[in-house]
Amino acid sequence: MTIARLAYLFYGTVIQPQSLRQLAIAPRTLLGVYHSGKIAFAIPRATTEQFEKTKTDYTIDNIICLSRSQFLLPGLIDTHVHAPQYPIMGNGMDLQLLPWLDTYTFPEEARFKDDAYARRVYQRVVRRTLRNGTTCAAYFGTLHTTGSQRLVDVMRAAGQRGWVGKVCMDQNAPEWYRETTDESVRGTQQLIAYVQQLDQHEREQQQPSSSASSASRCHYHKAELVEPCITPRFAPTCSAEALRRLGELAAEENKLRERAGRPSLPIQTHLSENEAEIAWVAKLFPESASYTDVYDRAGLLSSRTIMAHCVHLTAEERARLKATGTAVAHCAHSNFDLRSGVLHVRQLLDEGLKISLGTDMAGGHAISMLEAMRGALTASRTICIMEAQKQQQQQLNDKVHDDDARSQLSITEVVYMATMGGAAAMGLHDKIGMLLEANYEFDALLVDTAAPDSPFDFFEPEASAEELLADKLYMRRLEKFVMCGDDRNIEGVWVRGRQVAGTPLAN
Ligand SMILES: Nc1nc2[nH]cnc2c(=O)[nH]1
Ligand SMILES: [Zn+2]
Repeated sequence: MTIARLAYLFYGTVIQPQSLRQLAIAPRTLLGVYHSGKIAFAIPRATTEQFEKTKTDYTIDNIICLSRSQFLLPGLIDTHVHAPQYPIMGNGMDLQLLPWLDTYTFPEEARFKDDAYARRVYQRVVRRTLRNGTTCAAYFGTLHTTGSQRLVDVMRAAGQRGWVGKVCMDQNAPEWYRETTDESVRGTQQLIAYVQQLDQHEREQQQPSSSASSASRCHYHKAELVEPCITPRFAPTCSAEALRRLGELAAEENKLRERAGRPSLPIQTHLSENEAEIAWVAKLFPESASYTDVYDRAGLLSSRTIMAHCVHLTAEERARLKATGTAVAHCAHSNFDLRSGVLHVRQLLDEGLKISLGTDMAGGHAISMLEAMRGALTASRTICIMEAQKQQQQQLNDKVHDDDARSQLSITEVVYMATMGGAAAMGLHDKIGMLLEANYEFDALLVDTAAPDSPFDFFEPEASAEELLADKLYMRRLEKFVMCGDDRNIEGVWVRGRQVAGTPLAN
C-alpha cells in the first residue's frame, strides 16, 4: 500500500471567516495540503497524539508548527487594482477623477506600449502585492494587448491568482491613448485566446495519473490560475457599440464555456464613482435610464462581474446589481483620495449585495489589502459621523442623540470582505476563501504578531486562564494585525499550495 503524500502539514491556529458576521477561530488545527494545492484535511483542536499519528500516516514534505503568536488566514483578495498605475502610486492625489485621469493616469499608462517596461513594472507589482498577502487580484492592464499578456506571464511565473483585463477605450480619451472599436474587441479576443492556449499547454504538460482518483498524486499546475477579463474602462470612454460588442463577446464565449462546464468569463469596470462622471454618462447615453443601465443594456452585468466604487447608486440601480449577481468592489482609500464620496456600505450589505474590497491602486495610495480594510473601516465611521451630524442639524431635539454605530463595519466584516467576500465577488467561492474545508485550494497567509521586525508590539493579556485560552486572544491578535500590521507580519504566503512569498518556513 502506498502512503499518501502531503506537501505541507501545519499545526496551529487557523482563523477563517464563515460569513459576514461570523469568524471561526480554530486552535491547534492540523491542516494537510496535497501537492496539487488542495486542502487534504483540517482538524481543529487536534491532540498531540493525532499530530504524531498524522506524521506516520502520511509522507510529509514540510511540517510547520505555529507558535502562539502565529496563525493562518485565508489569502487576501484585491478585487480592483490597476497594475500599470504602480509607478504613480501616491503621486498626484490633488485632483478629482476626470482631470486625474487626463493629467497623471493616461500618460503613465501610455508608456506600457513598451513591452519591456510593462514586464518590469508588472514584476514589481506582483512581487509587492504577494509580499503584502494579496494571493488573488483582479487587475486592470492598459490598452495594449501584448502588455496585458506580459502581466499574465508575470502572474503565472510568480504563482499569483487573478484576472487580467486589457482595458478598452474607443472614445473620449487622448488620440495617443485610444483605440478603435475593432481594436478593443480584437485585443480582448486575443487576450482570451492567449490565456486559453497557456492553460491548454499546461494541461497537456500535466502527467496523466495512473490512479486519477487519488488527489495526492495530482501535481501543482497553473491552469486557470489567471483568467482573462472583459474590461471596458468605464462608460465615458467606451462607445455604445464597443460596450455592446464586448457584451456579445462575453455571451458567445459563455455559450462555449457552459457546454464545457467551465466558469463564465469575468467582467470588470467602474461604476458611479464621481458626480461629474455620472453627469457625463447621462449626457453621453441619453437613452439609458441610469449609469448602471448603460452596462445592463450591453449585457455586461453577471454573477462574474465586478463594478468598482458604486458610491452614488440609486435604489433601482442597486436592485439591478443584486438581481444580476453583480458584485461591488468597495475602494475606500481611492474614494477619499480622489474625493469621490463615501460609500454607504452598510446600506448595500443590508440590501444583500455582494461586496468585496479593492485597493484601486493608484486612485488609492496603497497597494496593501490591510490598508483597504482600514479604509473601509474609516469610510464606515465617516458615514456614522455624517449621520450624527445630520441628526444634530435637523434639531429633532436639542440634546445630543445617542451614539448610533450601526453603519460602522466590524473587524470581522472587513476580514470577510477581503477574503471570502472577494472570492464570492470573483465567482471563486467554491475554490478559495476557506481553510477549514477539504478540497478548497490552499491560498493562505502565515501571520505572526510577534515577528522580529513587527511594526507593533503585542502585549499578552494578564494570565487568567479564561482569557488566555479564549478565542478573544486570537481575535485581539487579528485586530492588531488588521489595524497596525504590514508585510513584516506576513511570514509566508501560499497560492494553490505553493509558497509564493515570505521566508521558507518548513522544518
Ligand atoms: N479610480 C479610477 N477610476 C477610473 N475610472 C476610469 N478609469 C479609472 C481609473 O483608472 N481609476
Ligand atoms: Zn479603478
